[in-house]
Amino acid sequence: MKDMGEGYTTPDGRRIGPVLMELRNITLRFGGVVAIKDISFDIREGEIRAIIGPNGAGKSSMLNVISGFYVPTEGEVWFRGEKRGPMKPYQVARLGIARTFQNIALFDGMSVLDNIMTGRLTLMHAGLFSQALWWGKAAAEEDEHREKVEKIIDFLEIQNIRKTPVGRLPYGLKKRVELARALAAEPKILLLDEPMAGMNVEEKEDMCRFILDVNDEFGTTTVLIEHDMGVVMDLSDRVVVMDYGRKIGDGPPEEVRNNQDVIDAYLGVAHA
Ligand SMILES: Nc1ncnc2c1ncn2[C@@H]1O[C@H](COP(=O)(O)OP(=O)(O)OP(=O)(O)O)[C@@H](O)[C@H]1O
Repeated sequence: MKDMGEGYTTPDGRRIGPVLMELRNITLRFGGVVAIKDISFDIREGEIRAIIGPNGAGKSSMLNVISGFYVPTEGEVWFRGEKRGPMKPYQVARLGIARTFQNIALFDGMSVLDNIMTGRLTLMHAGLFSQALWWGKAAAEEDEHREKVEKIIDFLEIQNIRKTPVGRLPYGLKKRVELARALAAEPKILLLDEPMAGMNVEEKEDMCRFILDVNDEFGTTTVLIEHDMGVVMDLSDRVVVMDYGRKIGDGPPEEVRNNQDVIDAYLGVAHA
């Protein structure tokens, strides 16, 4: 693929910037299982990057490497021009990488608003002790957090359910609340693990629109795993295709769609 240097403008007028994260020769082993085998690719600022592949291909493992949750067995991760070393959980949390999960991970008994507020925890400066001493300052900070959260609530059109306990919501709305919580962290990279899984057609269309709108409005760099090929083709700027832990394709959707290795992997053709 041709070098895109400092970035480029997409046919629909969105600006894609320089490389934000680079994964170099990543291998990840779990005992004898090789989940990722010598994979390299990059993620550019502002782009929607999909990772696709059959079951067990290593997609979730790759998402966990990107988030910093897994340290690769071999290879290097470069983020914003710096090589990333092993990190403590709090350092991972402060990297500016937020995610949603394959199985929704929200607090069912808490309201939509409070769930979304938890997304800002790593951005909150006033701890309990300082709150006791500087309650005025802490209150001002809380107002600021609420304002940001309210903006996201408006943007994702969930004003009417902001006080509702999450446990009472239908599936599609829960997924939208999960997206809202991830956005509340103002992430540098947003990771979405199968954001449309289990949704009906209408819910999928809504989610697609929100992911695109979020990217447009906030310029959020987004990496997503998705099984629905139609969704991937509609949403992504570039696609990495994995199979048996290897990378078998990487490029714009129309390019990978015509890649014979990718077609074979999806049709289940045996490997030599
Ligand atoms: N924590 C783990 N311990 C041991 N093996 C693991 C672990 N996580 C993943 N694996 C193995 O690594 C391989 C890749 O799994 P991974 O979940 O990353 O694939 P995937 O493409 O996300 O699959 P799916 O589409 O089914 O979610 C599989 O063989 C899996 O069994």
